[in-house]
Amino acid sequence: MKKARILLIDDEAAFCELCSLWLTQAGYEVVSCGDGKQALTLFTAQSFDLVIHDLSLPPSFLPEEGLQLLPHYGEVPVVVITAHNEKALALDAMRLGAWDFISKPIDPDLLLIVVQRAINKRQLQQELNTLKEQHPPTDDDMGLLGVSPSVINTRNLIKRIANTEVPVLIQGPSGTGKEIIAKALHQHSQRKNQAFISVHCGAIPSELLESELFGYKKGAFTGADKDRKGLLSMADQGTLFLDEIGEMPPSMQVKLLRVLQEGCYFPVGGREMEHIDVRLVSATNRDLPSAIEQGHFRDDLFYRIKGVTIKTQALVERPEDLAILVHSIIQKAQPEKSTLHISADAMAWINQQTWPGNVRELKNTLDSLIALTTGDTIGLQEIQFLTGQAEPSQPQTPDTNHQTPDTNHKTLEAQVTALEIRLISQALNQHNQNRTRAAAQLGLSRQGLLKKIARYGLNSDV
Ligand SMILES: Nc1ncnc2c1ncn2[C@@H]1O[C@H](COP(=O)(O)OP(=O)(O)OP(=O)(O)O)[C@@H](O)[C@H]1O
Repeated sequence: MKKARILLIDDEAAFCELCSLWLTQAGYEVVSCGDGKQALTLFTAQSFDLVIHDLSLPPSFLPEEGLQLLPHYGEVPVVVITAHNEKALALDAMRLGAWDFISKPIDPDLLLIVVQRAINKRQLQQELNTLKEQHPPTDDDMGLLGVSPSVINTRNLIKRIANTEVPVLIQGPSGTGKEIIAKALHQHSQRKNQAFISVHCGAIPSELLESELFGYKKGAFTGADKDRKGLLSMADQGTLFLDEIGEMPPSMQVKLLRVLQEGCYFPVGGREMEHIDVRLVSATNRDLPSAIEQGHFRDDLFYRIKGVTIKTQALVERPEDLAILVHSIIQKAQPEKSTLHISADAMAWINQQTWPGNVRELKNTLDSLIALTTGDTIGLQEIQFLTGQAEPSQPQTPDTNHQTPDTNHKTLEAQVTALEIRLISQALNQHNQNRTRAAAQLGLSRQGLLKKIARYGLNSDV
């Protein structure tokens, strides 16, 4: 692997020599110089991964002049060297974009930790820039982010079939973007200016599903005091998205099949047939052929809805998508705080998880971490708060952030809040985001849990 290159700027030749020796022994390539002008010439002519900068440089030796050099280093992280009592100067440097500071006399072990963290940050930034160059955020992403072959193929397939009338069945684990795919199919079709109606077949009680879908006429049943349009009628000319179709009760499956075959239906209690023209997109996380074998799903309905099948993959099978998803989720959560970022060791922790709840779980976890982050960096400390683990199973590199949470300086209320967020997130993750089961585990009513989720911003949609 290419050695990381460091530009070391300090007017004390003996210090430069010693520091260069420590860094070279640790495997870095070091170029040193003694004044700001020469530093900028070297920086422009060569490429560096890190700048270590003394701010009191000849000819003026005024640190204020050294500060003015900082913006010239662009995205390359700068570690500022300060004297023992120059706290204000260090803070000014950080405000101007310096990544970190270290005070003289310098402890070589601390120096190596600070340097390693800065280089990690640089490498992450470079990886992200490459990803952005290879996959610039365009409409082509369709909101379905990712660089894995599975996501790229899905985007290509959407483009090919969106403008046809072929039914689409999206099959894959929960939280892998099935609804995004359905919306993208609609958005890229000629029906895009008409309605996109989403029906969550598992969430509507079976006795209500028929009237919800077909609508009803006044007097059809007790409480039907006026005509009401159904979801099918609302979807006319547009796209009908039947989410969790595997959960549709068998009696309803027969009725739906008839509508799909004949293109018409009777509203509940109605005598006049209504015609519809919809593009059908269905989704399920069940294996429908097995459900057919077990007698839970009709094979004739399956053949009618399956058309083209799009399969989504669990996040654990496409770890190359994590970086871009994490970046996008952080950006969307804090658009006004563009400096918020994730530390290299926190990213390494994210890479180590299996994410059974897929992108939804990743998003919920990041939202909680963002809520717990007080500075600009989501780090191991926030993860420790969230997971309750004394030491998240990282880092491979030393990290100065990796400390026990400073509970002594937090109010009791803040600590209780952090604990609640952690326990709720754990329960939701454990139950695949099923709130009823998570509430039962926590000894809360579902309503009580929903209130807490809303209060702490632990919502499940990106
Ligand atoms: N590839 C992706 N790019 C960006 N966001 C994604 C991606 N995949 C999923 N998400 C986000 O994850 C969350 C869950 O996605 P979605 O609801 O589409 O999943 P699903 O597969 O339909 O889940 P379920 O089966 O539980 O309904 C949403 O907030 C969505 O925006």
